[in-house]
Amino acid sequence: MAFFTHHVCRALSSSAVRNVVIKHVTIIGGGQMGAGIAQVAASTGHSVTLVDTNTDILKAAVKGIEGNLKRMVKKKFADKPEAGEEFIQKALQNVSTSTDAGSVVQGSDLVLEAIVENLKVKQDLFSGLDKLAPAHTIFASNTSSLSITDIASSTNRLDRFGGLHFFNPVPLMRLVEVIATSATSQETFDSLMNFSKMLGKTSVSCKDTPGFIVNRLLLPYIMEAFRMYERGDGSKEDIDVAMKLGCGYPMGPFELSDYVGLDTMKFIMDGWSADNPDNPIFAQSEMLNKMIAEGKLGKKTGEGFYKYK
Ligand SMILES: CCCCCCCCCCCCC[C@H](O)CC(=O)SCCNC(=O)CCNC(=O)[C@H](O)C(C)(C)COP(=O)(O)OP(=O)(O)OC[C@H]1O[C@@H](n2cnc3c(N)ncnc32)[C@H](O)[C@@H]1OP(=O)(O)O
Ligand SMILES: NC(=O)c1ccc[n+]([C@@H]2O[C@H](COP(=O)([O-])OP(=O)(O)OC[C@H]3O[C@@H](n4cnc5c(N)ncnc54)[C@H](O)[C@@H]3O)[C@@H](O)[C@H]2O)c1
Repeated sequence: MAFFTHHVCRALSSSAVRNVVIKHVTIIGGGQMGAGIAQVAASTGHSVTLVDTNTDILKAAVKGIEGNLKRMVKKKFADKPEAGEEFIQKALQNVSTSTDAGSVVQGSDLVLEAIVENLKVKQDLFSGLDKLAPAHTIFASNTSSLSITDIASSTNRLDRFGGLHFFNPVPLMRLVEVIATSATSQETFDSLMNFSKMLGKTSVSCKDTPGFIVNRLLLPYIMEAFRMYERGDGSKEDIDVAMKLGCGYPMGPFELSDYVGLDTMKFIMDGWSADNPDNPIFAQSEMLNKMIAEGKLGKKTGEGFYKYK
């Protein structure tokens, strides 16, 4: 009897959370990643609400999306400028903005977070939204380095929580890592995979392990590049040229760090260092700390390892 009851309950709960076709997406965080994901989701016919605490960031995000769409359309619709203009207008009509996540999640199939890389801040966000979002709504995080299980633990929808890790710049990078925790339901995982496909991305599935696939491999590479530079083994320019021409990478480690954002790099490093205090790989970089203290966060502030103005 207990076996029967257990199976009926599973059947009921899985039909209550059947595959969700994601049409309306709330994206929280209007920085580089949030704006990029919003651009791609809106261009592929999804209705998107982009949320940030800062209205200037939201204005800049929409302006950036429009500029990027214009660049893309110039190439894609070279012989049909009118169709290109229609494509831009349709995509822009799909995007609205808000500074109040709580008031917009009601109509969302997916709430995707791309805010600062800090566990407590992400947990606070999701714990509040969990009380306001409909039961069917899937929650996902775009975290680079935090555990999806830890973020999801702030909610009561562990089966409807997963990771969707996009790459920067989102409109051009073709990969999405889809992360299922041990509690993520098959229906949620399938919905997230389908959503990534609808965005035109190739998905890989990975377990909720530190750094997933790409960052687990990328982090030691970038860290060693920093140490080489700090030791004076090579100039940053030479290290970048070496990796571009020697390995065919589109950017060297310092160009890529500027592109990702040095603040985000430090958040990632500090988190892993706190979890592994005795591992010298995660030791502080005085150079990185100094640059951040000086407001040199990379491309987004106009200066990092290189100048962009
Ligand atoms: C000791 C302490 C150390 C601390 C270590 C911490 C380590 C942490 C490491 C982890 C970081 C994790 C971050 C994250 O979680 C994961 C990532 O995202 S990693 C980043 C992945 N991205 C890359 O690797 C990017 C590599 N670069 C490229 O692929 C290319 O350079 C580029 C960005 C695609 C740009 O290409 P280019 O040819 O160089 O540049 P162009 O400017 O000519 O652009 C080409 C073409 O694209 C159009 N375009 C550009 N940007 C956009 C856009 N946003 N939207 C739409 N279109 C765009 C542009 O107009 C050009 O079009 P064309 O002119 O050809 O028509
Ligand atoms: N930069 C990258 O290359 C990259 C790539 C993949 C994943 N990520 C991850 O994506 C996330 C965002 O990174 P980013 O580079 O876009 O950062 P960013 O600094 O460009 O943007 C973050 C935005 O979140 C907003 N924000 C912060 N707290 C908020 C809150 N409580 N509610 C609403 N908005 C809030 C900020 O105002 C800011 O605009 C991080 O978790 C990062 O690790 C970054």
